[in-house]
Amino acid sequence: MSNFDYDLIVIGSGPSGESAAMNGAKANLRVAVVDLREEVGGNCTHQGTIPSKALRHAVHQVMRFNRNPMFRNMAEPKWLSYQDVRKTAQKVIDQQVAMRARFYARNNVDLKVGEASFEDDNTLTLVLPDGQTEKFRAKNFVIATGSRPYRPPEIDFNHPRVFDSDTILNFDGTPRHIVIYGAGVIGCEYASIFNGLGSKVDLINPGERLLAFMDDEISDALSYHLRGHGVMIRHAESFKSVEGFDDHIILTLESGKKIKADAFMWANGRTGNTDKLNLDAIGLQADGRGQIKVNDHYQTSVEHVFAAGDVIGWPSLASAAYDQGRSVSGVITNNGTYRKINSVPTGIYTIPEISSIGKTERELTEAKVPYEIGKAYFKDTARAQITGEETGVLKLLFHRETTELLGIHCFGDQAAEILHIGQAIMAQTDGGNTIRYFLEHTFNYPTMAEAYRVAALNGLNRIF
Ligand SMILES: Cc1cc2nc3c(=O)[nH]c(=O)nc-3n(C[C@H](O)[C@H](O)[C@H](O)COP(=O)(O)OP(=O)(O)OC[C@H]3O[C@@H](n4cnc5c(N)ncnc54)[C@H](O)[C@@H]3O)c2cc1C
Ligand SMILES: NC(=O)c1ccc[n+]([C@@H]2O[C@H](COP(=O)([O-])OP(=O)(O)OC[C@H]3O[C@@H](n4cnc5c(N)ncnc54)[C@H](O)[C@@H]3O)[C@@H](O)[C@H]2O)c1
Repeated sequence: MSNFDYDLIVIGSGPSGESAAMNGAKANLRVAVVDLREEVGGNCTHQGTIPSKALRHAVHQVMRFNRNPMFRNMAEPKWLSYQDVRKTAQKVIDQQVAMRARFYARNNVDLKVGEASFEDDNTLTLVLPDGQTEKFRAKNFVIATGSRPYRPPEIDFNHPRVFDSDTILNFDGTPRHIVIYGAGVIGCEYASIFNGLGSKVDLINPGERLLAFMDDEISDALSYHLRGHGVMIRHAESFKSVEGFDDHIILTLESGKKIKADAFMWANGRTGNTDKLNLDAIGLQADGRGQIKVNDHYQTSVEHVFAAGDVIGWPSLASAAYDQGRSVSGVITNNGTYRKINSVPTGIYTIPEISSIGKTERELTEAKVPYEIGKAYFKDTARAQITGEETGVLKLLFHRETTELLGIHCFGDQAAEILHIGQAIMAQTDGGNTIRYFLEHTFNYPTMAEAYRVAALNGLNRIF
């Protein structure tokens, strides 16, 4: 050991890096985490999950206030500027950074700031903020460098009205009209945020439907509600060019359409952060999207170099990154904490929210699985009537012979939380995973969990 400074160096302090480091430290490894940023938390905390969810929450609160008849009788509608909501996001970021920095200190994990690259199999060079370099030797490495927005070379991202999901956080006005190209998760979430702020939003989708990986009915519901709130969605359109002017931008689509707006946001794809790592020095190569291939144990083709999080591709979620990071050091320390991650829920924070796990109707039909559907509309539950959050549906897909739960799809307020009740049942073995659970156990009332009982009854009534 003596010729190594550390047992483990983790490159990147996002969710996967943090949990790899913590789990390693708990197993008594000497661990260091390096990051380009002076503050820990990764892109997740500074540019991705946390700021977008905090923005979305602030906007959602204003929307609720403005449509609540009780407040409407007392006060004028209120509007927040984008700067106001950004301030609330910054507060959450600061809290997260402080909390995460304490974790590292308490667990004796060394934090180093600088850009990391490999010099040889066991040596990492750090270029420090002042330009000096330092070298550290370690027995094992975890590449947890995450991802960044993919930037097509033909778009001038230096133009002050042209943004991606990182730079949109620096926007210092509230756009009257924004056009978002890319209707994946990021595009749809930011369409909801700007729509909620009162901006006119054009959402340009290169695909045929929004979030095509979701259950069709849920994707349709999202389109319907975004349109209902005034978002202009255009499907099956391809980007041709965007021109930036002093006071507007013009987006031209391959179909010949032109859209003039105050701002343009590119939200189409991400690239793994591998280009600065000098992977050649250790005989590793990233693919065309900057991603690194790993085996089931998060091991690259170099035995002592592991990778986790966005840099390995699917599912590219903070939720999974935490589990992947813990699993990586579970492999390194062999301390029983390795887990193969194969089922991940989707939580999409549009307004309204979407969440799902398991199979979609289309997948079950293609696989010729005899399934049935049980549904509960939020408007029919007492809790939703009380809260006023009546838009939404919980949809259970289950095997019509065994009543085994095969898929859960939820659209509406708190969908990402509601889903976890069904997820827990779905994970049961030895016959425990059936929708009968929802009829054989009493749930608090009134709660949104009641929707499971209503949906189970609705589904079982279809079976003859
Ligand atoms: C707008 C947006 C919203 C999102 N919302 C959600 C959500 O609601 N739920 C969810 O689960 N996921 C969400 N995600 C995805 C989530 O943020 C990512 O999956 C997660 O951040 C990946 O974590 P990671 O550990 O791979 O590293 P990251 O969080 O990407 O962090 C990597 C770190 O590595 C550092 N680094 C990179 N290269 C080097 C180098 N050479 N040397 C030193 N340091 C380096 C970077 O500075 C960075 O701090 C969202 C993403 C975006 C962009
Ligand atoms: N609530 C959430 O869970 C949440 C929210 C926002 C983002 N995210 C994560 O961020 C990821 C990115 O979202 P998105 O909406 O930007 O895009 P996306 O992953 O939905 O992809 C959009 C399109 O870009 C293409 N693409 C992806 N990477 C590319 C690259 N490097 N070069 C060229 N084309 C590329 C894809 O094939 C796809 O057609 C999501 O996959 C998701 O994992 C999650």
